[in-house]
Amino acid sequence: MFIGGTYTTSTLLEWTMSKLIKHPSVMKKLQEEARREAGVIICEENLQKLEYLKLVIKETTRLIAPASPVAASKATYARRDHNGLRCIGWNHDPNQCVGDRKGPAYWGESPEEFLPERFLQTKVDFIGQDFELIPFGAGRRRCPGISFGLAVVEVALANLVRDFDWRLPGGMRLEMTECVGLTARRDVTLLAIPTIVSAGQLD
Ligand code: HEM
Repeated sequence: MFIGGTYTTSTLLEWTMSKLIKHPSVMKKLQEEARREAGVIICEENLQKLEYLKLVIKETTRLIAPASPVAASKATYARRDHNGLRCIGWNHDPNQCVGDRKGPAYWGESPEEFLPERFLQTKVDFIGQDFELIPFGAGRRRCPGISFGLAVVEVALANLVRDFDWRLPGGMRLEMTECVGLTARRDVTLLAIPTIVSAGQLD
């Protein structure tokens, strides 16, 4: 459970930061929201106001699915144990067992694009009801740590984007290759330079 809870959350956070650095306009929009709404201490009440932050995290899980290897290994197990009940439609390919995350039938003409706003136009959620997006699995073996994991990522991300601007070290190109181990981690660890934002820039 400790491995399942720490590797998954850190993988999701690292990928979310990578996506944001790769997409400066999304980063800017998120920073504006965090600097306007997050307050001095990012508590539960202020987190509720960070709507764009939640869209950004959801969109990252659509494109990356940090725990797909976990789900894939369990899919095999569940298929054997429960006669395939939990895995209807999926197999234990890490790319498929967490939903049809890039299928144009669900995600329109630009399924590969990092576009958090797409979730403003759909009711699809990622908690296990909509099978096109199940980064936490689905059914009786679904991740029991969803709320905790998301809260950790939301608080950490809100702090990182509210208090710092981010850039890559001079001349570095941001690699976005996945490497499958316990989780779908980045092949190359994210290296980014923070510049602290002065108090005057925060609302
Ligand atoms: C954002 C981070 C997380 C993601 C993306 C994630 C994803 C997943 C996935 C895909 C599964 C397999 C579900 C299935 O086969 O249907 C799983 C299982 C599990 N997760 Fe998470 N998880 C996260 C955070 C956590 C945290 C924080 C904890 C605990 C504090 C946790 C505890 C577990 C446990 C115990 C299982 C096994 C459940 C079972 O076999 O019945 N996870 N997780």
